[in-house]
Amino acid sequence: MQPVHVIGGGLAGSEAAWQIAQAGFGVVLHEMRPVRKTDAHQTEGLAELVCSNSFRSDDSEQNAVGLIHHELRQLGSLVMACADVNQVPAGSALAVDRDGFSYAVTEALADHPRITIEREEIAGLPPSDWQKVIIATGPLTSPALSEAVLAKSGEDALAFFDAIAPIVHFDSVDLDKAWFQSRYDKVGPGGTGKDYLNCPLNKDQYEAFIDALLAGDTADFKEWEANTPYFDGCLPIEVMASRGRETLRHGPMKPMGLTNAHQPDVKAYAVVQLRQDNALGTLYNMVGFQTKLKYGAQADIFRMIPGLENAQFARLGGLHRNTFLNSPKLLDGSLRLKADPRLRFAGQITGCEGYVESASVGCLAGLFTVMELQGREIAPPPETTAMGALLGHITGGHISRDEGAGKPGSFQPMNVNFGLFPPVDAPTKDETGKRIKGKDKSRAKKLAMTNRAKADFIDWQSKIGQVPAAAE
Ligand SMILES: Cc1cc2nc3c(=O)[nH]c(=O)nc-3n(C[C@H](O)[C@H](O)[C@H](O)COP(=O)(O)OP(=O)(O)OC[C@H]3O[C@@H](n4cnc5c(N)ncnc54)[C@H](O)[C@@H]3O)c2cc1C
Repeated sequence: MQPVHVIGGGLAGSEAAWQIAQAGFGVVLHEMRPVRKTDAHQTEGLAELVCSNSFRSDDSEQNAVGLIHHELRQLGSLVMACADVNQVPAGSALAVDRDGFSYAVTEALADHPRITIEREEIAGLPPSDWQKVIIATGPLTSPALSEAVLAKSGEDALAFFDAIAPIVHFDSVDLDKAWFQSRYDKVGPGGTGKDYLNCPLNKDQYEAFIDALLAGDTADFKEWEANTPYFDGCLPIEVMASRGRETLRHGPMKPMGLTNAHQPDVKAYAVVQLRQDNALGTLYNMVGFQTKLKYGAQADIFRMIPGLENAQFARLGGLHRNTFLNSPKLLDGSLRLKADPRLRFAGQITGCEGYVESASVGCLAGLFTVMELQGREIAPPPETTAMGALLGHITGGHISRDEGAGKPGSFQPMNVNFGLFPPVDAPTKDETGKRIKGKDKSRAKKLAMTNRAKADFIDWQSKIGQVPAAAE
């Protein structure tokens, strides 16, 4: 039997190769470093962490990232096994010694009897006689490959200077202040006339907001990022504000065509609009609010906006170069390119974001390939699990770039978060019959979600006959 070709030995490619080899199939892993570098990687190690050394929260009861750690461990993940043995103290987070981690992954793959590692760039579409291919080349995919994939997919663009606007959990928006309305009540194609959430600011609030934006700390750009021009229409809001105090009021914060449903007689001086970001309607993005403010500054400044005082952010804004597919449109439910199903994609190039999310999508791509090789039906994990919710977001749950008020670029890489999960019935009273309120209510809801996820994950594992394999 032909080996599976995995292109890219990062977080996703390493995990995919491991899962396939552990299931008894041969793999050739093609990694271009050190022959060719990316703008961010520093070493030739596999699964190199390009920035922080944190895998974020390891709490599988109250945190969606912790839950995905748990699910990966259940599947015998190499990435998690190497993270666990290279852990460094970081409170409730799982942080690792980055060199030790990368060395452990590299060694495990290099020593595996069914894995061959080729150090070479795949500088175009994989040869046509490679029957099973996983492309896991990440946000910094080499231009020759991304251009070939672009041509095959029929899209206009694949590499973006990623302008990410913050995304807010819908249930943290104060609907006594915000209201639903599309500008000029336009129904538009596929709309209702009430498609946006609107947050009003009076003159004093607007002036205070601009002062805070101008004083806010911005993230340091890497040299290679500083030389990359912004896309048209993707200027960070603090850059717009620095061009004139009124610029935002005539741009993303313009109040025209909107009437405050709570105070119809009071005309807002400026309005922040939020647009639905996922099919479930649990997440909303702040329209036109791409920013390079530091994360702490963003949360403080955006909570000055009436209606967002208690906003919980599913992700904060940011800007960096990024290569990713318009996956909801281009990929099928098992991550295959519809235009060429022998190509499966994994990792951040599919539109997930983060080390563990990339490893998870790599793990799924590996397992789906194994199911295919075994001649079995492909069974994705249920959407109530962290991996299933993330997969659902990438392959269909998210509004694709071509939908959503016709705004290109609406599909953006996303960390796993509870907003991607279907709602759950959480207990409303404690054991004594007392009503659960405030933080306890939120904790009860998260616990109900993670308990449901864990039970459904076990069912899925037994359905696919997957016995957790120990990663040495
Ligand atoms: C600058 C930057 C900082 C980031 N910081 C963080 C962070 O702090 N925390 C976090 O959780 N996430 C971070 N991310 C996001 C993301 O989770 C990581 O980039 C993650 O490593 C993605 O995993 P991946 O496997 O998809 O890609 P990668 O880990 O980047 O792996 C892709 C691999 O493919 C190789 N490759 C590329 N093109 C080819 C080719 N044509 N042929 C052969 N090999 C090729 C590359 O050399 C690389 O080894 C960051 C991303 C960037 C760009």
